[in-house]
Amino acid sequence: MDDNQRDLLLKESDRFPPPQGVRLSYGTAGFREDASVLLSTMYRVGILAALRALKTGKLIGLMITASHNKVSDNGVKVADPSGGMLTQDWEPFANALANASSSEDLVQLIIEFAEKENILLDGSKSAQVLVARDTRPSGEVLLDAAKHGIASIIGVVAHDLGILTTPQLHWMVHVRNKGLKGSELDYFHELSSSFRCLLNSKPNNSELKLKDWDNQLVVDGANGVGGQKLEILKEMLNGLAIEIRNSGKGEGVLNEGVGADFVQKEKIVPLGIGSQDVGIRCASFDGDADRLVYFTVPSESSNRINLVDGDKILSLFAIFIKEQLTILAARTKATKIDFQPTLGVVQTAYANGASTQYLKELGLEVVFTPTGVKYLHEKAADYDIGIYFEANGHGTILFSDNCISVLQPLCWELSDVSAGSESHKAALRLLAVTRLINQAVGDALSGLLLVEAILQHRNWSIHKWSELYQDLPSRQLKVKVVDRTAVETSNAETEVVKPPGLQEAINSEIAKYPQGRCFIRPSGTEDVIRVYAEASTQEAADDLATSVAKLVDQFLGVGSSN
Ligand SMILES: CC(=O)N[C@H]1[C@@H](OP(=O)(O)O)O[C@H](CO)[C@@H](O)[C@@H]1O
Ligand SMILES: [Mg+2]
Repeated sequence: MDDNQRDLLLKESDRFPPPQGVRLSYGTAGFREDASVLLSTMYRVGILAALRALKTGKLIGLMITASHNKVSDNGVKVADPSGGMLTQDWEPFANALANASSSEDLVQLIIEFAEKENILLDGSKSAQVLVARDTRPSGEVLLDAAKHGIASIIGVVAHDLGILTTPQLHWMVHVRNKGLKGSELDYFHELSSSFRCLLNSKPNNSELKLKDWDNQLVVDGANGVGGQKLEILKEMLNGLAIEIRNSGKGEGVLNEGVGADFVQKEKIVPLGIGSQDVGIRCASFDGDADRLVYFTVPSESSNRINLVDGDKILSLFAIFIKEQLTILAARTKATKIDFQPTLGVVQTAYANGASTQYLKELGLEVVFTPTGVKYLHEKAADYDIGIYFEANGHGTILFSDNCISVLQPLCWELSDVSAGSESHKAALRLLAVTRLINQAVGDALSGLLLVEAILQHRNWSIHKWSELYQDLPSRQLKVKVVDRTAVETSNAETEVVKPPGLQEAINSEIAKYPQGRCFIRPSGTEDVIRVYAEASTQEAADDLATSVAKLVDQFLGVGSSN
C-alpha cells in the first residue's frame, strides 16, 4: 500500500468510528442491525466492495437494505460479478473489517488481506462499484458512508443507482458484467418482453378450455420499493389487471403488518387487504422485493389466509419446466441437436414436508442446504436447470450457460422444421423463462410474472394451484436468548450439536407427535433462535413448537418468546 492510500484510509475511517459493544457478523444476507449503529459498517463494506472490484476486475454491487426487518433496522450486502452473493471465502475478512476497533487496525487488516489476495493498492487500476438502497429513511446517510468507503480505495469509484429493489441491483451487476445493457429501463423491457413471449406461446388448444384463470391480481408491496417498481412495470404489461396495495405512498409503515414475511409467518390477512378481496388472487412482496408469496382470503369472517408459499411457487415452476422438457425430449430425437439438461430442485429444512414429497413423486431430484440464498444458489448451479426456493418465497431458476447455448439453436432448428408446433413453442417458452426469471437472485417482480404466465398457460385459478398438495400444518416461533451463537447445528441445520443434550430433548418432544418434525437454529438476520415445527394437525404443530421453544429457553437462559 502506498503512502497516499494509507493516509486516505486513516483520515476517512476516523470519520466513521465503530460503535462500542456491537459485534457484527456477515450473516444469512450480509450485515444487519439497528440503523443507528451501522455508519462505520457501511463505510467498511464500501472498502470491501472496492477491494472485491479491484480483485475481480469486474463490476461489484453494494445494496443497502434490511429486507423484511423492521423499518428502524438496516443492512448491507455485496453482490459478486455474477450478480450472486459475495463469495463465502471473503466473509471472514468482511467480519474482521466490520469489527476492527481502530483505524490503524483497519488499515493493517486491509494491507494483510490485499497482500494475501494479490490486490495492488497503488492506484494503478480502476474499478467500479454499483450502489443502491431500498426505501428506508436511514438509507441515504448510510449509502453516503458506503460511498466514502469505496472512494477510500484509490482508483475505485461508486456509481449510485438510487432506490432499487435488491434483485434489480443484482441483475444489473449480472448483465453489465456480461457486456450487456443493464439500465432500469432495460430491466423492465427484459421482463415485460419475455412475459409477452410466454403469453404468445400458450398451448395450441388453450382457447378451447373453460376459463378458470382470471386476470385480476392484488399485490401487497410491503410499503417498500417493490410496489413502486411494480407501478412502472405494470404500465408495460397487457392482459393483467394488477392492483397495488401498500405501495409505500400512503401512511403504512414498511413491513409492519404487511409483506411476504408477515404473511408467510403469521398466515393472517395483511393490512390493506380486506373483505373486498375474498377469493381474489393476492401476492405479497417483502421490503426489498426479493421474496414473493401468494395467498387468498377465504372468508370475510376470519383474518386467516390460505397461503401459497415459496414451496408451491417452486412446485409450479418445476411442473412447467418439466412439461416443456418432456415435450422437447420427444421431439429432439428427430432433430440433430441433443438437448437433455439435468434438472434439480433445492430446498431448505423450512420447506413443508408435503412439498418435498410432492416434488419427489414428480420424479425430481430434491437436495437440501442450510438457510440462506447463498447456499441454495450455489447448489442449484450444479444443474443445467436448477430451481431453488425458500418456503418464504425467495428463489429463482438458474439455467447454465451451456443449457442456454444449446436451447437457442434448437429453437431455430425447430422453427425451421416445425414452426408453431408444440415442440417449437416449448423451446420458445424455455428461452423466454431464461430471460424473464432473474439469473442473479430471487426476484419478486420477475417471479410474479412467471407465476402469472404459467397460471394463464395452464388456465389455472390460484385454488387449483393451491390444491397441488396439502401443506402439513406448521408453526414458526422466535425465542430471544442471551447469546444465540451458543446454538450450533449440523446436517443442513436440522440437528443441534451445541449445547449438548438439547437435540436429545427436542427428539423426545418430536416423538410425541404423529408426523412430527422440528428443528431450531440461530437466525442470521435477527437476534433470535428460530423454532420450526410440523405435525399432522395445527394444534399439534403449535404444541410441538411451544414445547421446543420452552426447551430453548431452559437451555439458553432467560428470555421471552413470541
Ligand atoms: C426462516 C426464514 O425465513 N429465514 C430467512 C431469514 O434468515 P434467518 O437467518 O432465518 O434470519 O432471512 C434470510 C434473508 O432474507 C432468508 O434467506 C431466510 O430464509
Ligand atoms: Mg428480502
